[in-house]
Amino acid sequence: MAVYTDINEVDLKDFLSQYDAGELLSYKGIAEGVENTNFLLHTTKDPLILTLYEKRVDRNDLPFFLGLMEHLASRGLTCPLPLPRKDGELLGELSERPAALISFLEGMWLRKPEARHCREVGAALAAMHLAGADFALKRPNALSLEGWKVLWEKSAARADEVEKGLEAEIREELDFLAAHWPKDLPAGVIHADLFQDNVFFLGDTLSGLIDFYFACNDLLAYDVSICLNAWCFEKTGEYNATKGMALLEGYRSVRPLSDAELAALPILARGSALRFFLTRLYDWLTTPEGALVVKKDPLEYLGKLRFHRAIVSPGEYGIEL
Ligand SMILES: Nc1ncnc2c1ncn2[C@@H]1O[C@H](COP(=O)(O)OP(=O)(O)OP(=O)(O)O)[C@@H](O)[C@H]1O
Ligand SMILES: N[C@@H](CCO)C(=O)O
Repeated sequence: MAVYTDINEVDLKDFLSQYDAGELLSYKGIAEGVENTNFLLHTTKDPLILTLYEKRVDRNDLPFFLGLMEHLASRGLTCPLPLPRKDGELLGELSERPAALISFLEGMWLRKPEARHCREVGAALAAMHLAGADFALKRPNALSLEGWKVLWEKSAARADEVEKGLEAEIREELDFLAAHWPKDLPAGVIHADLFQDNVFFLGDTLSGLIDFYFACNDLLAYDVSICLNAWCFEKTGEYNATKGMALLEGYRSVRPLSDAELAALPILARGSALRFFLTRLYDWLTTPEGALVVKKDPLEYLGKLRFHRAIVSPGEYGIEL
């Protein structure tokens, strides 16, 4: 459960008085999510999400994340809109944490998405890439090649506890990716964590994207590969080419992918599988037993990484070449 920081109604009312947010009626902690603390607030005006940023979020990155949501919303993308304080600032402080109020988005995330949902996700991702094109702030991806190495160094010594031979396999993978990582593909603002729990649907219609707290500047097709990994594998570990085709068709219906981007998909997907494997592995090895947080399985992403390593042609993803 991700309520790391507790609040009380006295401090919350004081915090809310800095906004034009109405009077507090009630609030409750939201159990989902692993990075930050979220509360749902009911006020005499619209419902709001209060986010307290926890220690893994760098305070210096918050203007990028909040500014990006504001920018994307102004370009017509449905995503939470940060509520400015009366002094115009988007960021405040509560319980000694940086804190922001963002608009509440209606919808639910899908536990069992189908191909038609994947198509919508692809289209929404491409729309986000286009809408982010003229966002002025920049944030390099802290979880790319260099960041992976740093994470790996913290886990490598214990990797064989998870699976024998893993230490050597991942070391080779990192070397391969460092030597072959594409450099000249179109880049821009990417979401970088567009998993099922960050996409809301109302019925079968996509109603919005949330959680921009890994957003950064990187290759646009890398973001596509993150979605292929997150949306197009079955729980049993098999890749579902029908979902892959739908996601890619949805994306390409809004923003075409060049031949070079399509050809790079296998290596990008290896990189994105490794990225989530490494963060999950680190959490797996370091989160104390009994912590109130759901530890995600790193091996799920090891399986995906191995799948992409065996891809011979991007056509295997279900792309019409
Ligand atoms: N704008 C919003 N509107 C409605 N619900 C929201 C909104 N933002 C967050 N939530 C709710 O809070 C939950 C956690 O939010 P979020 O994914 O941003 O947290 P997080 O801790 O950064 O999680 P993670 O990085 O693990 O996905 C969401 O699953 C959703 O239920
Ligand atoms: N989406 C991430 C966790 C939060 O960023 C994962 O599934 O590993």
